[in-house]
Amino acid sequence: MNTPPPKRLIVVSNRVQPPTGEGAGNQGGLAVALSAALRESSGIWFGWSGEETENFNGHIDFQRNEGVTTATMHLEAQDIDEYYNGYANRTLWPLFHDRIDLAEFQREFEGGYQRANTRFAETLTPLIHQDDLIWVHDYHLIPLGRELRARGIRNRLGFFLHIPWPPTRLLLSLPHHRELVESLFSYDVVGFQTQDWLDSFFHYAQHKLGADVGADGIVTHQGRSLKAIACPIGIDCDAFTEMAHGQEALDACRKMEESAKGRAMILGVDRLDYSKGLQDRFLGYQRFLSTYPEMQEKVFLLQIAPPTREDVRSYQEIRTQLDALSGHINGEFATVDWVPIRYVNKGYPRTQLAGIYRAARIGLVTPLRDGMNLVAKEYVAAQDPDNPGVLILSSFAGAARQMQEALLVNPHSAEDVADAIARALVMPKEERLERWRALRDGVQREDVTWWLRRFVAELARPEAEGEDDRAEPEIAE
Ligand SMILES: O=P(O)(O)OC[C@H]1O[C@H](O[C@H]2O[C@H](CO)[C@@H](O)[C@H](O)[C@H]2O)[C@H](O)[C@@H](O)[C@@H]1O
Ligand SMILES: O=c1ccn([C@@H]2O[C@H](COP(=O)(O)OP(=O)(O)O)[C@@H](O)[C@H]2O)c(=O)[nH]1
Repeated sequence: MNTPPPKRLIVVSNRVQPPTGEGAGNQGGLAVALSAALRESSGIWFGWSGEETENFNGHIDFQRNEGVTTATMHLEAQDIDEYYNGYANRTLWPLFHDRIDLAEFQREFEGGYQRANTRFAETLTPLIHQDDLIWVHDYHLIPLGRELRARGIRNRLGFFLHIPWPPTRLLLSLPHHRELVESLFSYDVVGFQTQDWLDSFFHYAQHKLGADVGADGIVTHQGRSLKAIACPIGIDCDAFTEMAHGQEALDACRKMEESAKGRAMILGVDRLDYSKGLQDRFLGYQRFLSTYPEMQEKVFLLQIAPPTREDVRSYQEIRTQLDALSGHINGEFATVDWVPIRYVNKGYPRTQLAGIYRAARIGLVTPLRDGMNLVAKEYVAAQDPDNPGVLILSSFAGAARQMQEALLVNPHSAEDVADAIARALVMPKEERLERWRALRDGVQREDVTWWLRRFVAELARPEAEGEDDRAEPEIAE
């Protein structure tokens, strides 16, 4: 019997990261995995170009790179301001990351969010073929499914949320929260990073919408059903480990080791985002230096923190605060030949990051709230199997559920972070090896392809008995 060809996959996200032609190191693991799936199914990756246009006219720029077709459109300055900087990053992002103090509720943001989602739908609709599977990503595009349905799209629609889903009591502070959540019912499959966030969604659905929540994750509301799943994203572990052995990584590792001059490196790698807990991390490190004075001059913290979302005030403020705090700690503890914190506001290609991870004795990953945190997984994948470092991980990162063998900490507690650093520095090799092997096995097993296949298999499942007997799509190895 002939196997039917895989269904075409259309991936939709705010940002589109096509293959660059400069090697996988310059692409995230998500982009690599999605590119493979898109190549296999002759699919399309659709989204915003990141560019501004004076008048939105629905023009699509098609590009084909390394077998992957991307379709992007420009947005108007007002859309970027109200949709991306506004509703996405000044309303939903802080609220979903437990920072209601930073969340701004403005009508123009809601309007811009709706307008941009309508523009996504209008532009995408003509590209959709009858049998395509459509997979929408992240909080920027929650209403897109409803907009597509309103334009007659009957295809299977999936949605994956990369960030946490908030507890019901927090979500209630969002104006029109009910409308936003109800719009999820236009999708057939809705994925969350962890069981906790899936449970929070069930709680809202049951208690605020009066929806029926089945044991199988099928949630039914006003005659529409969706399947909700927990499906944690992974990294391309094998490729990342291989990259850590590449020339660029080895050079970066050697350079770091030389500059460390025998001191143990503690490493943080995060976008300069308040959700990443950098202030508390610096305070935890300061506490470590004062509680364990014998460790001063034997360690240093390298914090790589590329700026992000710079048009948003809270991001400008966190930058100013961190400049001051790192300066203060360095002023307090530095000696003529030792700087306790090396704080770097620029990004590095992953080809080099892999080597920097490998040179670090401790991976310090302490977000206050994080959808997953791929850095934690990359740190593990990059370690020297004969002499691995120790991962210190916030219990509030999505990754913590799968990475129980890390030293789990409460990132709000300076004592907890300080003690974990001290413990990691003296951890016997046997214990380091045991923890690392367990972590590496998990990161390798539940990798990005595992995540992608699980979600797409769910999406491709025939809707109801008696409906067409669609085969599950084949996703590239
Ligand atoms: O596109 P930006 O505004 O520059 O932000 C970058 C991405 O940040 C967020 O990442 C999330 O997804 C990761 C992968 O699932 C996850 O590990 C992390 O915890 C999340 O914060 C955002 O959700 C993405 O849409 C952005 O592209
Ligand atoms: O200088 C940098 C800092 C980070 N990253 C990458 O950015 C991603 C960050 O993902 P994560 O899930 O940790 O956090 P997010 O930024 O998506 O919230 C990881 O793949 C990092 O390797 C990078 O390429 N260069």
